[in-house]
This record gives sequence, structure tokens and C-alpha cells, in this order.
Amino acid sequence: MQMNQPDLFDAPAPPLDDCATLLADLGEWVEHGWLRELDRSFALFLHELDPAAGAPLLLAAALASHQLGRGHVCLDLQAALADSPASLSLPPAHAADAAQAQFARTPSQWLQALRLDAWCAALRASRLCEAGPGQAPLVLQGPRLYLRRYWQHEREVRALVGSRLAPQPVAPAAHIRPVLDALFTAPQASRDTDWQKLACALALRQRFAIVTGGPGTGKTTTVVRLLALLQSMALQGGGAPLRIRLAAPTGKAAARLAESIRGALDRLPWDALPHGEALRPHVPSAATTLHRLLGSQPESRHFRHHAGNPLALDVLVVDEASMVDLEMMARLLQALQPQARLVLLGDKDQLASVEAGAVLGELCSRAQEGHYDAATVQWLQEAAGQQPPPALQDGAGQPLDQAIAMLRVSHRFTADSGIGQLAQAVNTGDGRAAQALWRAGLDDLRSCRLSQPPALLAQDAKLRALVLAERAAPFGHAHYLRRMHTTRPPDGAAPAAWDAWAGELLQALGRFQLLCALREGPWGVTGLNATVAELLREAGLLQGTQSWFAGRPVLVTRNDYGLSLMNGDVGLTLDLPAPEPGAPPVRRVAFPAGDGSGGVRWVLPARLQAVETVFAMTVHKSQGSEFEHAALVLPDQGNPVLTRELVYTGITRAKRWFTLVGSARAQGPVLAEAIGRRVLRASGLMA
Ligand SMILES: Nc1ncnc2c1ncn2[C@@H]1O[C@H](COP(=O)(O)OP(=O)(O)OP(=O)(O)O)[C@@H](O)[C@H]1O
Repeated sequence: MQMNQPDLFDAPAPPLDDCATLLADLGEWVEHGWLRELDRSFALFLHELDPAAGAPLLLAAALASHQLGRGHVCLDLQAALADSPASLSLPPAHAADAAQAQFARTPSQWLQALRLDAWCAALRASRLCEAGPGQAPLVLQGPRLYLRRYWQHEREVRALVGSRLAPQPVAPAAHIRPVLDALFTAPQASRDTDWQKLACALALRQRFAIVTGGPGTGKTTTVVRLLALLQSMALQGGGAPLRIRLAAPTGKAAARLAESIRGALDRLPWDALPHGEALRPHVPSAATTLHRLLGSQPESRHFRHHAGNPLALDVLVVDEASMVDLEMMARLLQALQPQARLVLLGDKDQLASVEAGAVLGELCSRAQEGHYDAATVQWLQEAAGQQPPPALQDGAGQPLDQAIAMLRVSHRFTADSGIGQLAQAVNTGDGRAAQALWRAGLDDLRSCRLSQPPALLAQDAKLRALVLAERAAPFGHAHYLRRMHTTRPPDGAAPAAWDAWAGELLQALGRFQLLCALREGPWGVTGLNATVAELLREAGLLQGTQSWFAGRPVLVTRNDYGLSLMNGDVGLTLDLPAPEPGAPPVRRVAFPAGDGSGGVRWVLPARLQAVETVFAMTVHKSQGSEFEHAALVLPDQGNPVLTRELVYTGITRAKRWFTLVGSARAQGPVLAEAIGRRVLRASGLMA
């Protein structure tokens, strides 16, 4: 069904044979923010390459580029024709009334004039488009149109993952079984499936594995046991210890991985392993970012490590893999030696990467149902002494299915935990169950029902209570600011005392985070940053209105290798004592040292080129972080960016308390609509 535009029937059909008209229309759409300049430039570039290329091809090229900017790997021509608002977000949500834009022709009108077969035929007829390998800038596969680079990445990921799926067990099942039995003792008494044990056994079988699961399901616990076991097997064979590396997409996620790994190492029953505690030094806990691991180079998309200069490692664990985009996944796989093992950890239900692709989600699209074939079932029986439940067995399972383990029991959230139940309800699209949980009065679920209109948010008593959190818990913004004022060392204190103060404040800052679905507007990061700052100033917790003020929390928005700061790092602006009486205080931004030492690094504000205030952050940016108290703000109008994955990701950032912030409308119909909307990203990875 074509979506009707208000002006559809009054306007003449767009001239499909007239490139000049299309290029002029692209210009108009860019001017109104419907497309990016980049999208138009790409069409212009193709027009220059081949002036004979027709308007249908140039339109498809501009739209394929537009879709890349929205996280899609390709343009699904069929979906574009069927429903352009839904599949292309054209008209965009902020301009739903297309007539207001006063375009000569809207994208929908151009699409209305096209038919799928004719559009595909026009693309196939051009030398700018090929059906597979070649040099042409566009690739058409079925109804999917790619920019060649992304088609290539998708192909590489599929091939390189595929090449690692052949069973190549690290040791015979009979050798593995006693160690796994000793490491995973808990559910022996019960008849429940030990998913962690099965995950470990699955990951020992081939050179690629995914361990997916929701928060607290034991992904880290499992992978540490896996690494200890791999190392133990390597040493038993008399060989050198394996070179193991740990990585994550952002600095924040890498720091959190390192911390969780250290915790899991402390809990590991070393005695269960043939080498006991002697193995511990051979299981690393230091984690790095993928960019650092691969050796990013300034101003270049290329890395120091690639197929020609592979990474010197035997086992690579990548945490928060849902945040890894298609291009990064391709580069990562290319940089691995064929014999190296790759283990991806992540929550398949979280929001996908900001960049194009939803690789983990797509690879795990069948994980819920298992699809373990007879050979896998036999392997699991022999190596782990357990089988997956019959419902998850499938004689026709595919090779990829055999490499994926889904952990299904949360050890962080018990069955009666509100956060756990809410995450589950949202994840299964059960809006009624989600609403019922709010009414159940569970201690870890809070509601902040706003009653003021957007323009008067700073006067909303509920929002004020959330931000200032007079009671000790759940924490609000005021928590770290009160500590900043009350625990400040005396002016003559030693540098170590200032470091300790800053370190403690950074921890306090991380206990609470306001999360927004949107960037702009009163319900977005920009509006809420201003509103929260106003509330904190009124309460006397912040002083000064300059851009840099003591107590300003900042988020790094771009990697800065010179300062060793990564996109996603959070710092806190603090005033250190003046060097001499009467001089102004020395203003610095404290960042966690990031080396696992718990130390602090001080940076001059002026050196920070890409930072923003972070009283509120987008849910996207919060991925890879957790907070004792997370509060998710929903706008009071529906918006296509509000999806089930976004709400789920927001909820699962909370460890102890989750608060839903918004008007009655936001907490009712807007939430329900969001839970019902899935993120669908066009791609051919699993096609
Ligand atoms: N089998 C188990 N039995 C009891 N507790 C467990 C088990 N596995 C993990 N835990 C506990 O659950 C918590 C979460 O475990 P872990 O950090 O391994 O999970 P995760 O899936 O990596 O979590 P995250 O959501 O942080 O990614 C830890 O406190 C851990 O001790």
C-alpha cells in the first residue's frame, strides 16, 4: 500500500526521464532537512560518472545513502515503494505534514511513479550498478540496493564468520567434561538446564561463538570460565599460553568489562582446573577498545591491523557486541588470523549500533529457538553432560545456530524484581504486563509523572524531586553535587587527596543517569540538560552560568587519541585550590584513569574539543554503561525513534532502581506504542 500524501493527487507525476528535475528536488529535500547533503552529493557524483544514468537510479542512490545514515545497510526498494514514511522516514517525523514543506514534488510522489520491476530493471541496465563483484558503485541483490562498500562488508562478515563455523573442538569431549563438571557445579542438584555450562561447551567447539543474554545472565562469568578452560587445555598440551585479548566498542564498555572480568576471576573456582591458581596470570582482565586493538589511524578508515598484518592473538573476546557496526565487524574479522578464536558477548535485544548494521541482532535472530542439530546435541551431552531442551533441538539447524548460546536466567534480577520483569515484558512486546508492573508498587520501579507542560518543566515538582532526591535513595543528580560540596578536601591537601575526592565523585556521578530517547526539544538531551541545570542552580548546588562550571558533568563525543579519551567517556568539572590567595580556582575536568587503577586524570577544559553536558544522555550513548538508578524520559508525543529496543536498553541500564519519567500520555499511549515498534534494519546478512 502506498501512503497517500496530501498533495499527491493534485501534482503531475514526476518526470522519470528527467534527471535535472530529480536533482533539483533532491536539493529541495536537503534544504528542508529531509535528506543529508551527503545523500545528494552521492547522486550528483553518480550523475557525473554517467550522465546517461536515469532519475530512477539517482533517486535510488540518494535513498540508499539516506538509509545508511539511518543505520540500514542497504535500501530495500520493495519496502520503500510499499511505505516510504515507515521504511525511509520520509517525510521525517518532524515534518509529518508533507504539504507544509511546499516541495515541487515529495519523495513519495517520485516513488509513486515507480514500480519495483521497472526500478530494478533501470538499475540493472546502468553501468553504475552490478549484481555482485565488480567495480560499479552500486550493487543490486534482489530488492536490496547497496553502496558497494557495504555490500562488500556484509559479504566479508558472512564469509569470515562462516569460515570459522566448522567444528574444531579444542579437545576431545571426554577431556572437557570433567573440567566443565568441576567448574559448573550449581545446578547439579536441580534438573534445570545449566545454560552457562552449555554455552561454554558450545564455544569450545569452533573458532567463532556468540554468548548472548540479558543483563546479569552471566555472560562474563561464562567467558572467564571459558578462557580459564582454554588456557588450561593449552598448557596441558605442553604449549605456550594462549594470547588472549579482551575488547569492547567504547572506552566505557571496555572499563566495565575489565571490572566484571576481575570480579569473575575472583569468583572462579580455580581448584576445579588442572593448573589451579597458577592459571590466573594467564587470564587477562585488561580490556581495550576495538579501535585501539585494531590500531586506528588519524583521519583514516583503515586500521594498522588487517588481513595483511593480523592481530597477534589466539583468542579475542568482544563484549557489548550489539554496538559493533557492520564495517567494524568486517574489519575485526579481517584482522584475525584464521586459527584465532572469536567470542562475541552481548545482549541481542539491545539497540543496534549507531552506524549501519545490526550484526549481533541479525546473527542471533534464531537464538531464542536454539536450532541445535544432532551432532551438537551429542557434543553437548558428551562435553557437558547435558542437552538443550527438546524444543531447542532441530535436525535442520544451520551451522551458525550451533555456535550461538543464549543465557536465559538472570542472576542479577530475581523473578520478583521489577526491573527484570519489566525488561522481559518490554522485550516480548507485552505492553499490558508492563503497565501492570507500574501499578504493582514494586520498590525498584518508580514513576515520575510530570504534570507541567514542556515550557514549564523546571517548575514540575516531581521532576524537581527526582533531580534533587532529598532522600538518600534512589539517587538523583544532587547526590554527587552534595558530596562535591561536603567532602571537599581542605585547600592545602596533598594531590592524592584531590585525586581520591575526584575518584569518589566520579563514582557518585555514575550512580544516577537521566536517559532520553530524543536529542532535541524539551524532552530531549538538550532541553533536559538545561532544565536540570536550572533546578540545580536554584537549589544552590551549582554556581555560575559560564559554559564551564564546577560540577558540570561532560560526555566525550569523539575519540581523542592525544588525550586518550574515548567517545562515551564521562568526566566531571571540578575546582581545585587557587595557586595563590586571591587567584581564581584552577578548573579541571576529572576523568577515570581508565587503566583499572581507580585513579583519576585531570584535563584542562580548553583541551576538550568534543564534549557535551551530560545531566541527561541519549539511550544510544548509554549503551555499555550501567547505573544504580536510571531514569528514562519519554516525550509526550509518539516518535518513530521510540522503539522496543530503545525502551529495553533504557530499562536495562538500571541496576537497582528504574524510573519512568514523562506525562500521563508519555507513560501511557506513547510507551505502549514504543513497545509495539521494532527496529527493523534493512540488510542481507542473513538473506
Ligand atoms: N551461575 C550463577 N549462579 C549464581 N550467580 C551467578 C551465576 N552466574 C553469574 N552470577 C552472578 O550474577 C551477576 C552477573 O554476572 P555476570 O557479570 O557474569 O553477568 P553478565 O551477563 O556479564 O552481566 P552484564 O549485564 O553486566 O553484562 C554476578 O554478580 C555473578 O556473580
